[in-house]
Amino acid sequence: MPSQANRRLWRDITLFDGLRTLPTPMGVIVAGERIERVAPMSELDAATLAGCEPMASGGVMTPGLVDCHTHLVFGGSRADEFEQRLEGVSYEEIARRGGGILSTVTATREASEEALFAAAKPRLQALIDEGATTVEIKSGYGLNVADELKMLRVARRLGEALPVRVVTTLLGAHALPPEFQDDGDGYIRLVCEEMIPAAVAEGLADAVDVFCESIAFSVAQCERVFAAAEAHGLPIKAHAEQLSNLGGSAMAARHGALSADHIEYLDEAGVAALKQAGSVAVLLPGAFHTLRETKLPPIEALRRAGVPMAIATDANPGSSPIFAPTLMLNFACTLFRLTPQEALAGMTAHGARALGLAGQGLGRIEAGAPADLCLWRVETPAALAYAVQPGRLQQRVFNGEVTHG
Ligand SMILES: N=CN[C@@H](CCC(=O)O)C(=O)O
Ligand SMILES: [Zn+2]
Repeated sequence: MPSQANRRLWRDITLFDGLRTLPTPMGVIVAGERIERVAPMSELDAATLAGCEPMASGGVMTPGLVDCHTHLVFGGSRADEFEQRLEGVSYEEIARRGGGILSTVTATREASEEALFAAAKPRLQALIDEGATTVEIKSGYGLNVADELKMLRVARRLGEALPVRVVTTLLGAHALPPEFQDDGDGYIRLVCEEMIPAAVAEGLADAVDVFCESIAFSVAQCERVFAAAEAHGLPIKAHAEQLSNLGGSAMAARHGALSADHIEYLDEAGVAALKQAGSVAVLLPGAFHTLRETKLPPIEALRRAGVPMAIATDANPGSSPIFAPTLMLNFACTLFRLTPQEALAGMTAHGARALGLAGQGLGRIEAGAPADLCLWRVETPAALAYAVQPGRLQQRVFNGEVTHG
């Protein structure tokens, strides 16, 4: 019989375990930082429950949400571009005029580490208050060694300051900075030969990302970045097939990418490549919505092939200024026609897999996994995706500690 102190029991709950909703009233026992037992209430006898502190009875429990794609460290605002886009100017056109990502680069370069931290903290807090327990944060608005490292340091500090697991991703190859105009290859050399090694030396990057698109970098340039990441033992991922089909996802998959993200324009060959590599398809309905895209990602082909689909906020100042994970569950269903169960798995088990964390049990409610849990005031797990209603988080547990409720 387990005899650890600090054993806690949630009883008679409806449980979404990260992949599916279990059919019977369930009990979850947490011992310290880990989940000790997950079982139907009928199987939990008095001896097992003895000494457990009762936490809550009833309600819907999910794993803590995993937001596997964000850019929430940035300077400035792009509200003016929002207005331009409403007047008909496209995201690509704004980028070609030197706005878009580059306007955030200017503001981010000008901001101190302290100012970036202060601006990003409430954004991350908003994700936490909606149930996120793991959040990936990318660089990509510095575009030189010093400012990319500055962003990653801020991301690391955020993870130390708030009760959340922060995973950092170096996105040096996000856009071509003005000082390298007409010299994309020269900038890629800087990313490969200076930026990646510097981030590795300071232990600041958990993965390396690229933006493979006509307004960013070619497949060949992105492949050079992946080779450099591999040489330093870092996992890779890609923004690919967002605005056109260049084949970036298939190339990333050939390099064993954790994920290909956006993928509205992914074709059958790309789907097959993701399947073969075991890469996750990360769907970003916030960007699809904000940019008023019309080309849907190939959901049915991904489903048929059995490619895991993750959902993330893509929280950023341009294409997805949305800091609301549960809204993304709704968008994934209404815009992309995912089922609510698929959407929930996308923000739990599959989100964790897109970060290379599935092996640690993150994104799942199962014995041995870290106790990252959310208890919700909803009738069913599907209702989380159905209604758009802040304030439904009854309790949030991060690493065994109750942080909310
Ligand atoms: N697609 C490229 N990068 C970001 C957008 C960044 C921005 O517009 O500032 C994205 O994931 O949507
Ligand atoms: Zn992104």
